[in-house]
Amino acid sequence: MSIENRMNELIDLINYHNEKYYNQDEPEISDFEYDNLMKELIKIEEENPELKRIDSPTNRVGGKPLDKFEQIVHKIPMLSLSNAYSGQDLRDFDKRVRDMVNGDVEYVVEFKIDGLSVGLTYNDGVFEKGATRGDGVVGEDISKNLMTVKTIPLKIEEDNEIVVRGEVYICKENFHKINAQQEEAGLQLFANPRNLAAGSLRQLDSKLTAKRPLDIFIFNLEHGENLEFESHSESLEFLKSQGFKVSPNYKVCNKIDEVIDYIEYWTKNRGNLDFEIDGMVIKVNNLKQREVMGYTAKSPRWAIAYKFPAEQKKTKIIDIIVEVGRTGTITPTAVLEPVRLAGTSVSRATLHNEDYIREKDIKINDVVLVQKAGDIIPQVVEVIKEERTGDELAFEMPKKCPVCSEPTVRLEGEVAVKCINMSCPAQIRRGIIHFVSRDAMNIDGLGESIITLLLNEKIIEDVADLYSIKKEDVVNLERMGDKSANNLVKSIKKSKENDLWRLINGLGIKFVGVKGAKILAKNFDSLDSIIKASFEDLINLEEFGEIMAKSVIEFFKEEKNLNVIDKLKNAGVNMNAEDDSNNDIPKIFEGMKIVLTGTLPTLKRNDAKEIIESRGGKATSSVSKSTTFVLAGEEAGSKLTKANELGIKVIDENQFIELAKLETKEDVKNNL
Ligand SMILES: NC(=O)c1ccc[n+]([C@@H]2O[C@H](COP(=O)([O-])OP(=O)(O)OC[C@H]3O[C@@H](n4cnc5c(N)ncnc54)[C@H](O)[C@@H]3O)[C@@H](O)[C@H]2O)c1
Ligand SMILES: [Zn+2]
Repeated sequence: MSIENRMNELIDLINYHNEKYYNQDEPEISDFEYDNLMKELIKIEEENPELKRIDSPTNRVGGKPLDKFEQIVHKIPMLSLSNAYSGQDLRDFDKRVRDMVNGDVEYVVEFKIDGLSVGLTYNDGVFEKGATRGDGVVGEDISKNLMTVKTIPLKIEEDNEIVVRGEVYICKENFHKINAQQEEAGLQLFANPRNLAAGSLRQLDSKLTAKRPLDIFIFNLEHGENLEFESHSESLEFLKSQGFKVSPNYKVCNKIDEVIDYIEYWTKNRGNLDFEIDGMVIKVNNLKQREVMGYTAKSPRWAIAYKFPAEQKKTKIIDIIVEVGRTGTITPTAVLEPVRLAGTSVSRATLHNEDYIREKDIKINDVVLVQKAGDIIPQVVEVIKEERTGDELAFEMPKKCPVCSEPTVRLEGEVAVKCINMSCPAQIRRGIIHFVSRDAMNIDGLGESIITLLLNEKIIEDVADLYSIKKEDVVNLERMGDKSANNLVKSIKKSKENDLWRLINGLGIKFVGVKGAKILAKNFDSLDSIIKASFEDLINLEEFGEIMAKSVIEFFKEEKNLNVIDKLKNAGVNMNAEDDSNNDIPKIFEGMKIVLTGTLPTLKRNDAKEIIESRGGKATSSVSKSTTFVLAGEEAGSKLTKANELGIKVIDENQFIELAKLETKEDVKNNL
């Protein structure tokens, strides 16, 4: 594969996992694997700067804000942090800093809290609004939910406008308590405290959020009208005096050695904290020096996050079992002698695939080193060969599917061993679970156990059969009853009217998550047109990569999939895209032609374009008499001259962001 293709493939993969992680709070791979994809991409881009794509995820922060929430354009962009993994990385950082500012540098070292980043705005001494980071420029308005967090002050003394940033988290004890409750109720467990905090805060119903014992640590004053501070530590003390719960144990250090010592101390002692930290953040203390250093597209140059190495323990592999996933992939998992790691008892580790097992030479009964690094499932780091006794058993991937007994295959160029039997019950079951899930058809009352019952009783054989379920079919099932049966039938019926993207996501096309589904629904008028689309049609869609396009084509080639779609159509399930005129963002730029030119200081071109288009405006590239206004950045050049000639208003990014926050078209006109 050429370097460029590999780069594009990595971008597709990273975008896919970003969507899962940031928007659905359901990561599919571990942070370790994710970070490796990212590192590979960064390396390719550094070595081949001419190939680097402007929309590369290495330029981006977080995920797109979800449109189920109101969107907020941040007053100050909410950025991410660059990473350090070793003392050497920190010394390199120190050197970069010293090269940029002349003179002494003081650092503040803080906990890196493992939670969800939020920005809080206060005006006239009152909490006004709060938002998630989103893509760094636009976040989700979660004010109501934040108000349920008891440690967020609703009133402060300071009556100038201030914006603070902090991390909403859940303490270890409550995390375990809630997971225990989930387990008892047969619900899915939360992978880590970050996931739980994020999932709780992004509920549409704040009553649900209120039930979760969330907490917050504030770690930065982002903006303070008429407030002047010399240093970050001074501003943290100010925040404390205003009643904010400022992240504790921060330390001002004069030398990088002191920074490293302090980090070492917490590497050893973090287990004693009652909340989870995944590293330490090192920041330049002097605010003037920060200004000199500035920002990259993704993060400030004056700060770095040191990530703790994963905690590792020795244990024994008792067995290796396999499971069949929704796409037929057979995944091996190690069953471990339980061991405590990073605060939880661990009894499974993912083994990924056949090659992984072979490369690491993993056998049943081996003693292995396992680790967990903010990960979902722990991993096997290595086999401790010295402890082999001769009782070890080699593991072979099954030649037959453990569920349907059809022969398994490993396709050329793929690492996965698969069951490709389209009627394999394991695949069908997972497929149905996905189809009804919250981000797909969102059918209430169809838990995993009920789906299993429906399949076992042969009431359904595929997702389309759901639509012929009658109350009589289900009322007598275990744990059903009159009321649940009624509700279930109602909720199935209701789902027929869902937006097209829900159906597309529900079909479970590989690599096409919610985001991909939305792109398809936005660009085609119906499922039929998507089925007819060519590879070229698909690859030309913005943010739709090669892997996704290929996967869509493959999916609709399959006769069986087309049959299910026909059945769904006959059942009356909506197959048409709606015109997207009815979303919640006010159409304040409706009918306006806005020209984008030059490089903006913080917004990327696509972001600016999206802000314009989501508000009903048209982003164009050439200035004419009909242009409403020009948004100009640095080196705007000839378009600027033309605008001036024609007497067309030119605004900068700050003014544009202010405009974007307005509520009506009239307000925009009045402010131009
Ligand atoms: N598993 C997956 O599929 C997947 C997908 C995407 C991202 N990720 C993981 O997420 C991470 C990237 O996420 P990110 O962009 O949020 O970066 P990050 O978590 O590495 O660091 C930035 C965040 O740290 C937080 N923070 C906590 N304490 C802080 C303090 N004292 N000062 C400043 N900031 C503080 C901030 O909120 C900020 O948003 C990566 O490590 C990656 O592994 C995983
Ligand atoms: Zn099978």
